[in-house]
Amino acid sequence: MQLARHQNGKHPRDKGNPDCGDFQTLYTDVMTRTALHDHTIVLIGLMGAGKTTVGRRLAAAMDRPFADADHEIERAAGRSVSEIFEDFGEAAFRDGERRVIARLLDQPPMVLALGGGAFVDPDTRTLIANKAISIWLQADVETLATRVARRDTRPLLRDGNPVEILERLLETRQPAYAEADIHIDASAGTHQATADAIIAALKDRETQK
Ligand SMILES: Nc1ncnc2c1ncn2[C@@H]1O[C@H](COP(=O)(O)OP(=O)(O)O)[C@@H](O)[C@H]1O
Ligand SMILES: O=C(O)C1=C[C@@H](OP(=O)(O)O)[C@@H](O)[C@H](O)C1
Ligand SMILES: [Mg+2]
Repeated sequence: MQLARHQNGKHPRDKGNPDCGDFQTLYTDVMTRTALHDHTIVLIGLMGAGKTTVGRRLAAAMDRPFADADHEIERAAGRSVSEIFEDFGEAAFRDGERRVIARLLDQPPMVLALGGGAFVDPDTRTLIANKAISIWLQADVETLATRVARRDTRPLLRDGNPVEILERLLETRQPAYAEADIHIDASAGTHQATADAIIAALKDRETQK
């Protein structure tokens, strides 16, 4: 940075300074890294939004660890999400989910993908508001239904028409999801395009502070 400041005798922010663009890029990157450094990035949204698969790519791009709350619950319980629902019921799953997320939020900054229902819990929302940056991945219900049809791992979608179930869930969860710090359109584009859009939104947010 010292070099950029003195290279052509002008201050890097002087108008017309050819170094200014590079300096700005460097400045933005440094700001993004320092301001985001302390915060876990939490991905929320309905089933099929891409929390797990986009989250993994985002973590790689940001060079930080990735965790998926569902996978952590499965590991702790020694059972799949479906088996937990079957053996203990949804209420027990939600209890475990809340505890696992609280533990993950105490770990060094990471990218954390939640299960679709986790952000509805008020305690979880408060913890995330205090400790993390939340990102709502939004997509239309038809797109979500097509995506989730690929795997039969989601117990809430087994008894009925997935589009109708997702519409109902969106209606009840939308007020909670809307509290997220950043909203991203995750309907179209590749996983990587969504990860890139998240990074751009994070940078925007930091530079606007
Ligand atoms: N942006 C995207 N483009 C194409 N397919 C996607 C995209 N995001 C997610 N998918 C696909 O949708 C399915 C569900 O994604 P997943 O990450 O498990 O969603 P979530 O964790 O939000 O339920 C997966 O098959 C995944 O590859
Ligand atoms: O929306 C929900 O309530 C759920 C979403 C699932 O995670 P994904 O959103 O990653 O599919 C999983 O936590 C469980 O099946 C319940
Ligand atoms: Mg997931």
